[in-house]
Amino acid sequence: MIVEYIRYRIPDDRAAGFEEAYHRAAAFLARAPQCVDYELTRCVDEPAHYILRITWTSAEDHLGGFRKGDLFPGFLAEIRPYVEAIEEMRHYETTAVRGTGGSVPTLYDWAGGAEAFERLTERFYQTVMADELLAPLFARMDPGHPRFVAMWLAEVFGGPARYTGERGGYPHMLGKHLNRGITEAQRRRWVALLADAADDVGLPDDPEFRAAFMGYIEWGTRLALANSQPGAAPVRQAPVPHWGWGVAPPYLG
Ligand code: HEM
Repeated sequence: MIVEYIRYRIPDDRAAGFEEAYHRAAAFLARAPQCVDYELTRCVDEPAHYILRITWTSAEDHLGGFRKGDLFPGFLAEIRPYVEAIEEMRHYETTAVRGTGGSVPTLYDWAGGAEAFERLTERFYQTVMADELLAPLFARMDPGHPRFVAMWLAEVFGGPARYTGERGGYPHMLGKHLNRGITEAQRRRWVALLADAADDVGLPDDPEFRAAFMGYIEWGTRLALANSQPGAAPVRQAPVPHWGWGVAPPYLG
């Protein structure tokens, strides 16, 4: 991905027309398969300054795909009157310095921290061991397993990276699923029992939290099933995934 920044200086009497032009031009960006997202911002301190940020799938896709494609003429026609007001138009590479601030709690904090995930997995594996479909899979389960899965979940949902630091991270988790031959019926039971355990131990039941939580569980169990099949060739090295709120942010009343 590459980020294009275009800086404009637009006098006050042209500002409304400029924003309207970009409203129309944005329809072409929205349809462009090379465009990831875009945002036009206006400077508060010096309102003549605008910055348009466009994230492209790559610089080549922007210059070779979009610029030479069917959508560009329509896009350019809308913004042509403002081209001479461009002060900078460049591609920037992202760096490793990025992240989210503290304004939105992590799912880990929202759930109640490490202790909440430990309660969850302790209860969950009690019901797993009493379940005729799942118990055989876990017959030789390590006694520490509920705690290890709690560490994994905590890290996924934005808690400390303990599974990575103390337990071998993603490759270790993957190794535990390989060749287990998990069936779809077992996967569904796993999901259902985890949802029940979440109720039993009183994890937050607001729609936003549960949607994000179960979204990860659906994703993760489908991967676990696929990776557990004989002959599967999953990615061997990866970081522990991070899961956030998705499209529905925390409900704050
Ligand atoms: C989101 C979904 C899942 C997550 C996050 C998850 C997480 C984990 C983790 C972290 C481990 C390794 C624990 C350790 O460090 O020792 C593990 C092992 C294991 N998982 Fe999963 N898992 C998921 C889905 C499933 C499903 C759907 C099944 C089967 C129905 C399953 C069966 C197992 C088994 C049998 C082990 C080995 C347990 C042992 O003998 O110690 N997992 N899982």
